Amino acid sequence: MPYQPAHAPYDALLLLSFGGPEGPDDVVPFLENVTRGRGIPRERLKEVGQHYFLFGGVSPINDQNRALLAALREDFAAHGLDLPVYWGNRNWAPYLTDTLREMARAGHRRVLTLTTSAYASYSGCRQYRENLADALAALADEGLPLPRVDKLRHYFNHPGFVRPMVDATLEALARLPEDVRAGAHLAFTTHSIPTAAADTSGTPQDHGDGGAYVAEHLDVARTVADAVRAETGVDHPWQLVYQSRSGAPHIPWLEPDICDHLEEQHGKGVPAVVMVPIGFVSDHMEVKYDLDTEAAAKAAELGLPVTRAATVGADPRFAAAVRELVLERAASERGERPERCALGALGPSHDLCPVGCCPARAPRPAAAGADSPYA
Ligand SMILES: CC1=C(CCC(=O)O)c2cc3nc(cc4[nH]c(cc5[nH]c(cc1n2)c(C)c5CCC(=O)O)c(CCC(=O)O)c4C)C(CCC(=O)O)=C3C
Ligand SMILES: [Fe+2]
Repeated sequence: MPYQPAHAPYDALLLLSFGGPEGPDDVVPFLENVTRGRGIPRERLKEVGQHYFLFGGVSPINDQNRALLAALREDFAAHGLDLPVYWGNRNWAPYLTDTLREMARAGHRRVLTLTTSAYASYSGCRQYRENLADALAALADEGLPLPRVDKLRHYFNHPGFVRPMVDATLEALARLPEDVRAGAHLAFTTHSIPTAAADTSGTPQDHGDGGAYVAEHLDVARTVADAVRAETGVDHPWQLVYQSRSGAPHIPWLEPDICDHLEEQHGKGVPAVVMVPIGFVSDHMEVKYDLDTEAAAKAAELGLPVTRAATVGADPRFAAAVRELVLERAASERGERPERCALGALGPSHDLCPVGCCPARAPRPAAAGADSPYA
């Protein structure tokens, strides 16, 4: 048999992310890209623009992705995995289409995609698959050979994603004043989405109240809370709450919001809260503004001690998890039956999003799934 590298049949990894502005002049065009055709109220856009201007018009997300790229390349090199890693975004440079064009021109034919979104949802999964289909369509128009593009399974429950969150929660607990620590409540936070999108998230079998989106977050929250109890001997009460809501007020989104939750906990006499942003892969603007600025101000107003746990970011354990997921998927594609690590109760997610997974309101072509129009 001819020599096959451990990553065969894949010949490149693509880090696919959201993108963010890199200076004040980028903010408005970036927000136009994000909200094109999505009916976000103007008032909300002005508000979100202000969040970016408070930080010099720079989103932390791009530096977070540069750090993740470096961590992945270092981990791959240290483990003899000779797989080039590229980076493209949905909403800002480097744009996905430009990156995929560069990859096609470099001769890549089997591309595996890692998105910076760990859970099932339209925004975190199918929308990225639509972006891949759009990019492939653009390359086809240019007469370029199209690489086959796959997407890694959802990694929300992979130990390399969950264990850094356990340590980050322990570290955030340790930052609370000692007299309130044992009574601290854990508020696991994620991005709110419309309840209609939550209810249809995941595979058709997952559809129902909150769908896979809520079920996956609850599973991770429980795993982290259990691990914290095992470590500290303290049974901290916890709840899954939401942040960063947008959209029109009459459309229902997942609740409660973190700020309302802080008020409620304070009203119940809870002495301290640790905010654990399990929904986010890195400390980007949702974390820096909505938690560290807005929710922190609410807590200060209430006189409630709060700390915020770090996100996984470029943790070497996460980079190692990505390597394991790449090797696992490569083995699956070769027809082998690799071990598929997962913590919690849900088990490993599917490799290939089935038809009807996280549907869009207006159906559009999506690559890297069972309903992909591309091979
Ligand atoms: C589930 C989810 C994730 C987590 C999964 C993932 O990570 O992918 C996520 C991530 C992010 N969301 C981000 C930024 C924004 N999201 C918006 C709008 C929206 N997000 C939604 C959902 C999600 N979003 C939804 C249902 C909307 C409304 C409709 C729409 O447009 O789909 C808007 C428009 C204004 C506003 O409404 O806030 C902005 C500016 C950034 C960049 C941050 C930075 O710059 O550091 C990141 C990583
Ligand atoms: Fe999906």
